[in-house]
Amino acid sequence: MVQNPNRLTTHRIHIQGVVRDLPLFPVAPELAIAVLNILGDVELCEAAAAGLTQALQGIDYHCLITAEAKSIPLAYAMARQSGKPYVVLRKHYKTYMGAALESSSHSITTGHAQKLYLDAKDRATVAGRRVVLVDDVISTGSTLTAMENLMHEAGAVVAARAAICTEGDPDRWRDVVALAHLPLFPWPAAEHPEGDHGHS
Ligand SMILES: O=P(O)(O)OC[C@H]1O[C@H](OP(=O)(O)OP(=O)(O)O)[C@H](O)[C@@H]1O
Repeated sequence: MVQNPNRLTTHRIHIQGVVRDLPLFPVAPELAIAVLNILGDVELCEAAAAGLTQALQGIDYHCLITAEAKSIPLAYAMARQSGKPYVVLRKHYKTYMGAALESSSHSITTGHAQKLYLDAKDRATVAGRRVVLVDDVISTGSTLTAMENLMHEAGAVVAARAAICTEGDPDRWRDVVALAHLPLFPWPAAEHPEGDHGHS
């Protein structure tokens, strides 16, 4: 890897008074993203959940829907603060999920297709209900679309879409309730870690 000493290595975000410097991570030959990983960050999860719960106050919804894995603590914190139930769409099928519904996504941080499953007990939670889709980051929108497809199939109505951060072209995400926006970062292929132009 060729290091460029002048290249930015982090991107600062402010979420409800909480400041974090996100590491830049290459995800494609000429592209890096600022990686938000809220796992283990109680202060940021609680702050983001408070901001999003407040922003959703005028919306009529029964429950929150998120996709495994990084956004689970966000959905939990929002559920605790709002008093609404939350549902986690899983990425691997387990037999205890029963007659699950299935969809596919291909997120910016994952170099391959991923499944999303809505398990049988959660199908009953969302059927005929208004739901809010929640994610930590919405970037390409692939995960959001997979969540939407599952909700359609389950007979739920998507009342709103919410994320801590949108990413990429802000015009695409005008209807998303978000607390911050992340730019994409040009990143010459020569500066990628050796032999790693993808990720898992
Ligand atoms: O808009 P998209 O391009 O779909 O990207 C956004 C999704 O990608 C990330 O999850 P990831 O797929 O890395 O899964 P993880 O949370 O299980 O690590 C992030 O947490 C979002 O769920």
